[in-house]
Amino acid sequence: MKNPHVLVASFPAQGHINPSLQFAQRLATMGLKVTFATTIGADRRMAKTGIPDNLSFAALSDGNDDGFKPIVNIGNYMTHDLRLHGSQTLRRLIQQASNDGHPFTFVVYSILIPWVAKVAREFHLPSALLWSQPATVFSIYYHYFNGYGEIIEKTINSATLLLNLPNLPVLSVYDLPSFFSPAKSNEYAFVLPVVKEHLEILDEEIKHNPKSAILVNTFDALEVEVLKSIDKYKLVGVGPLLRSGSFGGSLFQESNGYIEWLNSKPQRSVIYISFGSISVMSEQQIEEMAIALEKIGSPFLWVIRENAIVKEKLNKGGLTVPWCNQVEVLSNPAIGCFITHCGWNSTFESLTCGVPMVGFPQWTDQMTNAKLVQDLWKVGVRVVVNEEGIVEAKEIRRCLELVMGDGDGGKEMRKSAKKWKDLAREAINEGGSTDKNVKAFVDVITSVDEVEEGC
Ligand SMILES: O=c1ccn([C@@H]2O[C@H](COP(=O)(O)OP(=O)(O)O[C@H]3O[C@H](CO)[C@@H](O)[C@H](O)[C@H]3O)[C@@H](O)[C@H]2O)c(=O)[nH]1
Repeated sequence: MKNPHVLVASFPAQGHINPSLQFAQRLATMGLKVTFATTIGADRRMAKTGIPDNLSFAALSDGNDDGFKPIVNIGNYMTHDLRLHGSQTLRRLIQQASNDGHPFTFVVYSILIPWVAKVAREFHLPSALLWSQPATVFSIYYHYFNGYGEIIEKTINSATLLLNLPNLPVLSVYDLPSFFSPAKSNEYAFVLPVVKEHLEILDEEIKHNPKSAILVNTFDALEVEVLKSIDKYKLVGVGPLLRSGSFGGSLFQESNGYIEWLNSKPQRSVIYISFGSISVMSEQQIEEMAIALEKIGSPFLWVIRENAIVKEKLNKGGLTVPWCNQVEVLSNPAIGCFITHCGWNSTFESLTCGVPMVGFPQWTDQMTNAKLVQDLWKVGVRVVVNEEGIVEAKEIRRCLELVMGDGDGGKEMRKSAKKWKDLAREAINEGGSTDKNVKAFVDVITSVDEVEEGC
């Protein structure tokens, strides 16, 4: 294939757009022609700064094209609106690129939009899934649908059972993705069927293209056993997929002044708090957090969009912003600890920047990520939630003192954080595992095209 043209399609949420757009940029800087597509609403909102010339943008419909509206019924949106309108506009996009003389030759797609691969196959286009959570989470879902469903369900319903899945750490109900628990996630009942569909599509893809790989936003040394644990799939680490400099993708308006503020603080003195782009803290939880911060007395930078209450409660020592450039914040030497909801991007960014964490998981993969942070990678501690589902101020304080303090626990975490930071750099540097995996993937894109052309 002489003129590869890769379409990278992303689900329209920040946690998916960020790694997908970084991957698209990576391919573009390697000389490939790349088109990045998300929904029309997200595309309009998305900041597009510092984009390489050979990266273009396209937009798919989700039936809500006249603005970025809050989704009222997520189940209906996922199973109907986005799937139906997205598939129709994707077909037109693929056809149009062909008519314009720049046909797509390969499709990369994020989690939650398996229909992208289905449409691609209608056009005999090969595809690869970009999994934007750890390989461990992929492996848990895989085993759920491949022989371990019953035991996972039993574990979910027991406070004491421990689960042994091949090549994974021992897990309890507190460490499993929240979607296995039907009582808590009726609204999200579509998730497990979507994951199942992803697996079926991957099986189908392997039949057409035995070399096909699943691209995972991780790096080999971080999840070495897990990446090799599923015989039938080739999982490859292509991360960390980190935003660099001003390179765009933000769906939210970034604030000003916080970097200057950070620059004025001593090394490792500031607590950074963010719960990502979706989770919202309850008023009671905000209150407990505020008390903990006041007692600890360290400066803090808190990303919070419902910040009226916080401002009222905290008038000294801290700065609140509705949105920031998180990677830039985590790279600042003033940051000593990240209180995070453990969304995978935040967790991985913190690990890559060498910042120890207080894990405050809320839902989805965040419980598993918190488990890995605390028990496997030893770069943080996970909060204990009380019976009312609140993390009390004294518990937050205990965790902060442990992570930022000079005791053995804190020292150990900082040492591990430095180790993973170095290994992450090694992976992305020339000749590192991620560098090699991405280059091998680009070779596959080229050779797959030749196979498919012969069809
Ligand atoms: O002020 C901010 C706050 C966040 N971010 C970025 O926003 C992204 C947030 O992603 P993530 O930490 O993964 O959180 P969510 O937005 O909650 O992501 C969803 O998607 C992820 C990927 O599937 C999952 O791991 C999460 O659990 C799920 O909630 C990260 O890249 C952050 O750097 C900013 O740039 N500025």
